[in-house]
Amino acid sequence: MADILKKIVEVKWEEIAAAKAKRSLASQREEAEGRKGEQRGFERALRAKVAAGQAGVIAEIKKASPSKGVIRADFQPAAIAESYARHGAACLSVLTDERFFQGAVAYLQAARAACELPVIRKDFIVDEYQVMEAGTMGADCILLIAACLADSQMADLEAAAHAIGLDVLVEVHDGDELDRALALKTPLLGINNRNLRTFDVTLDTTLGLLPRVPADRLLVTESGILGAADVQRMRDANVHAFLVGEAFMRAPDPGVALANLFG
Ligand SMILES: O=P(O)(O)OC[C@@H](O)[C@@H](O)c1c[nH]c2ccccc12
Repeated sequence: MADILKKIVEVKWEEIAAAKAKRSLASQREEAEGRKGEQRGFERALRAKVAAGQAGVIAEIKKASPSKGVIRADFQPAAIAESYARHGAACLSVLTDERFFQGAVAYLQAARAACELPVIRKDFIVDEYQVMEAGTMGADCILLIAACLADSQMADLEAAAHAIGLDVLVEVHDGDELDRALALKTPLLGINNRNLRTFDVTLDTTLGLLPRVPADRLLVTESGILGAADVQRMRDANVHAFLVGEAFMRAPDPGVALANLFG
């Protein structure tokens, strides 16, 4: 199947090989271990908002995507992060994939330095090396996408992340992936409303899987949240954590757009 996810993962393995040639896994790990304890508490920040009766918003910083092309031409990660923080975001999500999303590690670092919010490294993680990179670059959480990982890989990557103090958000988009994700320890569960193979987006993905999500998980609905009706539909279904990118990125001031959507 010549789908985009498969292509991205192929490129990731090339990138990992090139990065390992420049710096060893052992060296990355040593630095990441030294940073353990410096994390800002991604899960904690999200839970605090939800416990206060508010929406827990993970506000994304994304310049482009394979499905939409360039989303935001005037792209200043530090200014965007500062605005998100001022307007009530719980956490940030920053794309670090260069090839398909025009992201960068430097964007994550600039965004995190510009505010006090915890940050998830949004990338396609398939190897421990990338987990250690996330630690050394200063991320607070990583994303694991069930669609590109086998069970044992997911468990190993989760353990590697937890060992260096990182939280883990595991992402699913169907029942099979949900079952596999529920075998992990992390309470952070993302349901992606976008099918990464076809790019189709429907909020029914979250609503359909919802009855199968145990109460001890913190569910995050991801992608395709565009208007107040979408937010209301989710909150009525008792879903209070959101990962939103495009709707904010297309607005003149992304933080103001966040306040308008969730205020
Ligand atoms: O821009 P949107 O539709 O609001 O979606 C944000 C986020 O959910 C999306 O960027 C995303 C979800 N999972 C991913 C995995 C990789 C890259 C990107 C993503």
